[in-house]
Amino acid sequence: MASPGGWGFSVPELVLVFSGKRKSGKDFVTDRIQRRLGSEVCGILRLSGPLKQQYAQEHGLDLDQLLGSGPYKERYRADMIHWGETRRLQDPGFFCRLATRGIRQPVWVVSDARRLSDLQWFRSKFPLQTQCVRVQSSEETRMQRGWSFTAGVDDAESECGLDSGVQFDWIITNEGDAPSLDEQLQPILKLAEEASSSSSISRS
Ligand SMILES: Nc1ncnc2c1ncn2[C@@H]1O[C@H](COP(=O)(O)OP(=O)(O)O)[C@@H](O)[C@H]1O
Ligand SMILES: C[C@@](O)(CCOP(=O)(O)OP(=O)(O)O)CC(=O)O
Repeated sequence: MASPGGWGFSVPELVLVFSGKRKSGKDFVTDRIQRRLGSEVCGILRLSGPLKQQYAQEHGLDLDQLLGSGPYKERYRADMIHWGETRRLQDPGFFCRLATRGIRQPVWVVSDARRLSDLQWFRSKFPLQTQCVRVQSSEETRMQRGWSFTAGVDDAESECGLDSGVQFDWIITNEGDAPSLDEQLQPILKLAEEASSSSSISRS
């Protein structure tokens, strides 16, 4: 790993910034990447982590339930989006900075980018290391996973901010009839393995 970055993290060798619609499988895919690489090599960063923590604290809510995938989070989602947007307007890198604190692994996987400002923050801090990955699934598949259209959420920037204007480095199709995830993830895993081995060489 390279030398400390000065804001509580070490400089990463590779930053994979994931985005995708609700229930496209961002958590599923990023968890699989971490399992393949191991948690010593790969750290998962959730931009929504510090957002939920702060929101729960200010509103006297149950953080564990906001972090879970049940109906509690959905009850507060629209208001959390609005609350987070107010914070981002004042400081677009606010949640990115908090999410990167204390991350020590050489490969970072950001599981939930939603806005151009999220991508811009990582690209500007780590221009050589950042790669953007889109996870996509059909609406039919997302519905089978429990998604249904919610006005104020699915038509808001939180879900649509990266629908256009982004050149993704990788697109993963997370569907039953697509090539297997392992096959699609292979080049990304290879890149991550190369990055982490160069970090262990630079450490030794
Ligand atoms: N390839 C897959 N095979 C089986 N289940 C999947 C797959 N992708 C996603 N899922 C399931 O679909 C649901 C939504 O996936 P999740 O990763 O939480 O989506 P997101 O983080 O994009 O909202 C979860 O229950 C997850 O386990
Ligand atoms: C207010 C949010 O941060 C809530 C995100 O929660 P999750 O990241 O848990 O969401 P999904 O994986 O899509 O279900 C969205 C935002 O606009 O920042």
